[in-house]
Amino acid sequence: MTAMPRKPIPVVLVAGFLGSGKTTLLNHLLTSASGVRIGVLVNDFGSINIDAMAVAGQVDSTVSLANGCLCCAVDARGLDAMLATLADADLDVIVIEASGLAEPRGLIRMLLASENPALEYGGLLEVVDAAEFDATRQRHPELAEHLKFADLVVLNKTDRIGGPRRAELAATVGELAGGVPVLPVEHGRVDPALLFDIPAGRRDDEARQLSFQDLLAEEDDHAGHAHAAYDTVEFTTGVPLHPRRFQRFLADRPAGLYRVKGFVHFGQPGGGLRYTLHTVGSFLRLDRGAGLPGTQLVLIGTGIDTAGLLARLRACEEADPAAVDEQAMLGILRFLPENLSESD
Ligand SMILES: Nc1nc2c(ncn2[C@@H]2O[C@H](COP(=O)(O)OP(=O)(O)OP(=O)(O)O)[C@@H](O)[C@H]2O)c(=O)[nH]1
Repeated sequence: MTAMPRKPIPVVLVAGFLGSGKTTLLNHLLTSASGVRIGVLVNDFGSINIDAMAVAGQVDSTVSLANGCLCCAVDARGLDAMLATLADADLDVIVIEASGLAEPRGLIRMLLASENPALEYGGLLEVVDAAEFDATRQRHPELAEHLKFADLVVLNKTDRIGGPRRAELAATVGELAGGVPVLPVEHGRVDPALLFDIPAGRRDDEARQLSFQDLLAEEDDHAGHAHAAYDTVEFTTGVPLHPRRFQRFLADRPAGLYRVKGFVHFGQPGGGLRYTLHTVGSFLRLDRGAGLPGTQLVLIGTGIDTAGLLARLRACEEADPAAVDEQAMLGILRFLPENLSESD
């Protein structure tokens, strides 16, 4: 066991029916997330475009890439052991191509139940083939069921359909998925910053807290990429938030809001100074943080009513936290890692 405490590595699942574009998405992440060390777990290397990436070394079923990323090929039986190995590697995120390995539901359960402090579940992405949606749904009526588990739906291959159909499909898929955000993309080009934190510095700096400036700098770094297409809203306040009002805000996030990250402060006695908040689509997690009290959030989405969103966040402010009943924190605390499995 390593004694060195470090931030757990988020594990993001990518699911989707045959040919929907999961591998294309993984390849995109591996090549576009510069500076991020990604570990990917796949069924076999066949589909990962390793030839195009500089290979730094290969051990059994693991290939290390020159950019610090790792690719592992495992079957369902080897998954547990491989995850444990990856947990010890210097990675920023682990992405598992779920189909073929195991049912996403089983995988989610396994990750939530994992006692490995080096890993944390980071949400489920469901990739949907926009061009073949109707055909897939006919062939696999369980598609609707799968969508319900998704935290974010990636509507892929939108280059193959027209604009009006895209809007119509996004609405249908979003509805089937229970209102989670739907991200239309071509060739799996999901902005990595929508899925996990892009580290502002490297790990040599472990003790350092990610500052709000770092979060904003990340936004700038990626502004030249797909990110520029998104609306970014920043919310900062020194006034504590009312836990219940903020919980209501979280429960009713606009459909176009793909990502929220930053710090929240509730001013509750004994409630810690502030919490780190991280959402990907409908997935949400909170961690006890340190640092000065205060709320600083970055919200990223498309077609979001910026002014409305800010007004809703302002309405969560509570100048007199001492007057807030203690029970109010309970709804928030269930998003802490140790309570996450219970809320599933
Ligand atoms: N036109 C178009 N083709 C795409 C897009 N994304 C992926 N493809 C193609 O669709 C095919 C399937 O993509 P994959 O990424 O292999 O899909 P997958 O979900 O990993 O497939 P399986 O591993 O077989 O389940 C490939 O030929 C891709 O090149 C897209 O956005 N537009």
